[in-house]
Amino acid sequence: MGTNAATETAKQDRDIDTLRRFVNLSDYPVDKRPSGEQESHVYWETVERVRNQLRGDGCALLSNFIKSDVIDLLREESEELAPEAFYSDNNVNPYVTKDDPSLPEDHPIRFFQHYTNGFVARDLIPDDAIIKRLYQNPYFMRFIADCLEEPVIYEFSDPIAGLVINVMPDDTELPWHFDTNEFIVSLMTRRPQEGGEFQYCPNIREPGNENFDAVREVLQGNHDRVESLTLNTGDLQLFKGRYSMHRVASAKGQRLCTLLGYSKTPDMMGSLEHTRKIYGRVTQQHIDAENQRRQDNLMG
Ligand SMILES: O=C(O)CCC(=O)C(=O)O
Ligand SMILES: [Fe+2]
Repeated sequence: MGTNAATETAKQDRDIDTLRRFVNLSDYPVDKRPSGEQESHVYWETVERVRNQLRGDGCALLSNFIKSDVIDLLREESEELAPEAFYSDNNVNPYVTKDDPSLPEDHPIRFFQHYTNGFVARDLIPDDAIIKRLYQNPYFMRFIADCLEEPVIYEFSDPIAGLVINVMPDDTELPWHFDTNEFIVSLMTRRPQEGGEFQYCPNIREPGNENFDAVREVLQGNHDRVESLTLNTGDLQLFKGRYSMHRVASAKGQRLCTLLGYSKTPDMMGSLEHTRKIYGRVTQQHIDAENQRRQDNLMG
């Protein structure tokens, strides 16, 4: 075996080891993707279950994704990193864009809410953290891509936003917003004592159609189209957050949720404005990418 092949094999062993140690493989056989002819297989049955949830309302819950014997470790790891969070202390509209005083006062673009949560950025999370090992794991990524019906997904090239811990101190909430990225993978790493539900409006907007009237109604307190989800520590969630406005309800006790950002292209980078607002800093990579604008005619 040549040196490269040996290195590759060692990496595969490490990647499989990560799955065996941390993932509940009996319920989620992430390591068993069949190659070649086999059609009906436990791997694809699992993927199909997730796909059905996503096709329904853009959200899928994978309960007990993390093995029960490492839940405490997962929680402690996030608790230790939580003090590194940056708190933006910003007023932000659902699109994380500037105010437009030419619009009527009740327009969603003019609806500013206070962000009281913080984020631990990717570059502050050690390489051997469970969440980072999972984030970069090619089998895990392959599984997520299959669930999303995407041929391939990439880690964000964004050195700050790719993998973050959302830190919500006692009695805080994360207000209504759309995500920059089309989909997000979340891993609950510390369920709060009470509250902190994930609330979302399935597909309230779509490419080319902001649907401002419906968004305004939700912002004004009409929850007719709002779904609510409670995650336990170790649960994984897949969510299409660019189309479904969402928020995290106020919680009693600290809530820690790790957000694993992947994209369809290898060049995903947050905008300067968004990154500065949410993380308090930008990198040269963010500045260089600023001119690459999106094609979907949606804000944020
Ligand atoms: O913490 C969560 O469950 C979701 C957070 C979120 O929506 C975000 O940070 O964009
Ligand atoms: Fe979000």
